[in-house]
Amino acid sequence: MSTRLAELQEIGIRFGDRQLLSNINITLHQGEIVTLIGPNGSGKSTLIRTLLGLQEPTSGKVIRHNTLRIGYMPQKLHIDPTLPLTVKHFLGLVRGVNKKDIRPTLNKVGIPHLENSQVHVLSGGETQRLLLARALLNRPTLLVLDEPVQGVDVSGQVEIYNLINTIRQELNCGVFMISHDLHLVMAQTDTVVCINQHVCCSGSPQHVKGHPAYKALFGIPGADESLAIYSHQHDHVHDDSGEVVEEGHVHGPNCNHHAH
Ligand SMILES: Nc1ncnc2c1ncn2[C@@H]1O[C@H](COP(=O)(O)OP(=O)(O)OP(=O)(O)O)[C@@H](O)[C@H]1O
Repeated sequence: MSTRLAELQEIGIRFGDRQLLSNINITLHQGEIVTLIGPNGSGKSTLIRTLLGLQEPTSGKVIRHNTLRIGYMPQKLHIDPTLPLTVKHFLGLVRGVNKKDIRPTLNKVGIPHLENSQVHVLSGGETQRLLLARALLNRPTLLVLDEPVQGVDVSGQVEIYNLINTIRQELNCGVFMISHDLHLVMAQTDTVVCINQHVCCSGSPQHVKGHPAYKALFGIPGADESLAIYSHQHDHVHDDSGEVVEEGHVHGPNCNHHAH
């Protein structure tokens, strides 16, 4: 078994009266890609914020092993578009960065030619690569990626997932990422964790693909796999705010609350 980097143990998150997450158990290992999927508002970003130490869990704990060094890629680049800032200078702002690492890192993510470009003129795919480069400059043992292909067209998404996989192999780092596209992600992940308040199912893509909970959540009867799109047909009951109503959820063989 490879080195453990971090563990989310029985994490519960409550905001006011709303129980957003319950009993989430996920272990992140060196060299392993774990992909978090779930409907909008199910708490994926909140769970990542909890791992990063930005959100205090209401219950449970986060164990960060001393091997853990996180490189975090946020959903979006938050920079004033009127601010003149080149790619090189943007990456030079990373705390503790060795400036000599900037060019090889841009090479690694496939945008060495953009070193002197202004960050706000980059395309969606180029911006995601820049954010990935920034995360890599921390020399992470764990890359944490919040929707790494946002704003990227489908062929660009495949390229970025391939790139993440290549980086994982080169650095032997762990990867923990959120994705909305099950089909694209499944080819480039070791473990899928599907959450909707709790862990609905988790395991290898092959295991999850055949899991009744996965099929109930995302399966389209009769659809060819290549046409699989994000579809959420689940067995929970939600109130108007989208929150899972406990009484409406019948625990059954599809549940895997303690998985992974
Ligand atoms: N600090 C907070 N206080 C109250 N509610 C919050 C707080 N942070 C997040 N929420 C709520 O928790 C819910 C989950 O948000 P989160 O961003 O984690 O979901 P998500 O699964 O990442 O969604 P998406 O797929 O749309 O990005 C949202 O309804 C959000 O408004």
